[in-house]
Amino acid sequence: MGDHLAQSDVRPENNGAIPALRWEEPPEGPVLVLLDQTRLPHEEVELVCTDVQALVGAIRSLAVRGAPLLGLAGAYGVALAAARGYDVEDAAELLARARPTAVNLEYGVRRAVAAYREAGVERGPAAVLAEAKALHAEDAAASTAMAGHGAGLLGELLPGGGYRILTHCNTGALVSGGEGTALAVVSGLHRAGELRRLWVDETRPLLQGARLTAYEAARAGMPYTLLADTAAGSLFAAGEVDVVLVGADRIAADGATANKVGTYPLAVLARHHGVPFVVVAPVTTVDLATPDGASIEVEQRPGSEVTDLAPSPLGTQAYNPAFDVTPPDLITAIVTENGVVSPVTPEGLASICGK
Ligand SMILES: CSC[C@H]1O[C@H](OP(=O)(O)O)[C@H](O)[C@@H]1O
Repeated sequence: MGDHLAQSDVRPENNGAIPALRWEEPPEGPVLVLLDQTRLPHEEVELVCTDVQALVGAIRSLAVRGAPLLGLAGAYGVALAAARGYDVEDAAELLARARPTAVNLEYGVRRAVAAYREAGVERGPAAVLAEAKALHAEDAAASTAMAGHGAGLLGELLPGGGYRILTHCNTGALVSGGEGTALAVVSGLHRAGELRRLWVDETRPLLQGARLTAYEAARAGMPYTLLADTAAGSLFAAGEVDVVLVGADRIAADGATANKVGTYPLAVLARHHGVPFVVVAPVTTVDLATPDGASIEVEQRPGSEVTDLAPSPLGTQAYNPAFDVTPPDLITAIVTENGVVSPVTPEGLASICGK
């Protein structure tokens, strides 16, 4: 990743709360500034992307990650290409293909390119930047709305508050223009004094839970406990989990949901133990053009992400899917900014998407 960015592009640590992504227009030309999530939680380092290749590298290395944020990165990436006079269509192609599973990435790129084409070459750069900023604002508003709908759903499912919530991967402000998706619900409940415990799956192999959710939970002062992914089963068995809240990268038309690998086993455990399993995602994550879970392309990542973590003997082969797919019958509800789908049906999903 470093070879994409000159050292001058890597800013020193910053003590303030820094957004996951922001657009800046210094005298030398517009840039996209990313909080490098591969360096968290111990280093807050910003990457300054001056071209699309650097941004694609940041997406592939997960320096910038998380479905809604990938949508913003895609849209701002097109704006960066337009502002710097690169070929916008080529840039869009590169960005949309950077990671295959999160539908938000191609959605953000497509929306930005459409704005550029409609405005024409002269007004294109300004129009595409305006569209990226509009998507940014929409995502922030979606986070707030999902937090409200999620709190309402839990109030119906589990009256009385004091929730013990298990979550997987990272779904907070680091994946969003706002407070995130599932973790936005948790943050709202915490502020309302209704969060008794947040169980945080470490989420191997890239440890988004141990590194990123723990980082966000600690900054928010939440009562959180980290656990090995394989320890979740014994928590359910001990009756320590009231509800599972997770995010999503792509929700198919039948409600099958792709999310970080390790999500599907949680859904099975939740069903076995009679615990609600809730997906929280904006409608930009729903892909009605993908009919079912079998049609979702699951990103296969380098085996080295697993073997280097171990460390395993040289030459060890590893199976490393970045996501798995949970069937709709194991999902209690899908919470979006437009409301809640429960039970999860094709009709309910189409309706919540306004189709
Ligand atoms: C709600 S977006 C967060 C979503 O994205 C994560 O994947 P990755 O860290 O590989 O970008 C994970 O699936 C989260 O649920």
